[in-house]
Amino acid sequence: MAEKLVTTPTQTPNDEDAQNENIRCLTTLGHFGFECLPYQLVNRSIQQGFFFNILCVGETGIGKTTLINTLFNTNLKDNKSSHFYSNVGLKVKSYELHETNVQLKLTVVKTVGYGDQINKEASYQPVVDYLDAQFEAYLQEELKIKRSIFEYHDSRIHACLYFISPTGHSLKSLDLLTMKNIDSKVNIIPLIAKADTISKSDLQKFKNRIMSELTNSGIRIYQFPSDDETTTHVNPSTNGLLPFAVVGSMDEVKVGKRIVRGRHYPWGVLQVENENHCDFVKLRDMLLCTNMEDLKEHTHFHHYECYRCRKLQNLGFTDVGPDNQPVSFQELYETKRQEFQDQCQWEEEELKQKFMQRVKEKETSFKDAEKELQDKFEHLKKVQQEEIMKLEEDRRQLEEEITNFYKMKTASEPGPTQAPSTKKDRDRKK
Ligand SMILES: Nc1nc2c(ncn2[C@@H]2O[C@H](COP(=O)(O)OP(=O)(O)OP(=O)(O)O)[C@@H](O)[C@H]2O)c(=O)[nH]1
Repeated sequence: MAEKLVTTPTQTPNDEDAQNENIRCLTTLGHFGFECLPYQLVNRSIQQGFFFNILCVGETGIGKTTLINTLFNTNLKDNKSSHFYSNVGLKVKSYELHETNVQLKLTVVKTVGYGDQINKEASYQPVVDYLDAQFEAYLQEELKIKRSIFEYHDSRIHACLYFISPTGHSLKSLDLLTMKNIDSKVNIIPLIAKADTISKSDLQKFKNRIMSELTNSGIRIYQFPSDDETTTHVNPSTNGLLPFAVVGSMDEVKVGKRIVRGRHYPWGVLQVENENHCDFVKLRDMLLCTNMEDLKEHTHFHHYECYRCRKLQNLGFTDVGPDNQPVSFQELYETKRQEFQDQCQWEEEELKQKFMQRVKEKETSFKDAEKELQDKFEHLKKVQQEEIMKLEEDRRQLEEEITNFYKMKTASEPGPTQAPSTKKDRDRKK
């Protein structure tokens, strides 16, 4: 640590008085130079405040809210969820917390109705969609021309507390399915919830079984880092404690002369902050004191980076061309624009052809219909003419018969009475 001593040269009393006013006195043991950089960072961070986003995944009533309250030593009000939701949902709430002069904007995202449906196959999907949506929102902000990354409310999830039921048996298929689907998107910290319901010996066996099931299924959980000075001593032993067996409680219980947070049972008191009773303190230390920044960095540099990379590749962006040479953004843009124009032209051509084809088809079908109608008309006309001719013939025959009839009648009558003339006779007379 650099120290600076203030030395002043020998002067006459009058000069001394005149100059004393201009001397800037530095205190001994004060810091100077670039060794002060960390203090600038600390001061600025304290001014800006911190933020942390936690996702709690676990069955309804498994103790998510109680644990978050216990972790942050505050009562984050939340209503109990129903067991009768037809789908899994997510409840997002943000809180402004203060501890001495440190401000923390905490966002807690909790599953609702998780594990309550008969068909649990798609229960993990809302969680996956939520994680992706937060990455997408951040990516959109990053891609903007006028970005405001500093003011932007970063909602990407930094830690997922996965609550495992204290069955003492093994993981459920839903646990494995969900963790498998989110392990590349979020830092998973597995917890055995309500660990006060399992005996000590059962708990160790349960922990071992869970870890071997996770390894066998290829599920990657968050590994507490052990490569820097601060974390080297704490984290390796902590990784061995996973999954943390936790107990949550906001109740204050009297143990001897002390008031502690705990759960009071007929047989005694379980102290939440007693490391012999559960791993709560280890979890709190790991999550909040030692690794919060690492969780955030891992989210940004690993999970978000994978998402961004996948997304840009899907959009056709690439860093190197087919000849393995770096491709400039301008070149890529021009190529993509050309490709897009070609594609548009091709689609336009195809649409035109389709349109012409359809017009032709319609024309042919109209012509066929017209011909059919014409044929029908001709046929009906012919039938009608035949009908008229037939009727004319019938009329002629009828008139002949009437004439013959009157002739016969006249011939058979004795007097000179004249037979009534037929219509033809009358016409002739006229
Ligand atoms: N034995 C035991 N009970 C607990 C523990 N943590 C919470 N509980 C109890 O479990 C019940 C449900 O706790 P919550 O914290 O509301 O559970 P939750 O998962 O947030 O519930 P929902 O938000 O409704 O899904 C409450 O009665 C708690 O007192 C624990 O560690 N051990």
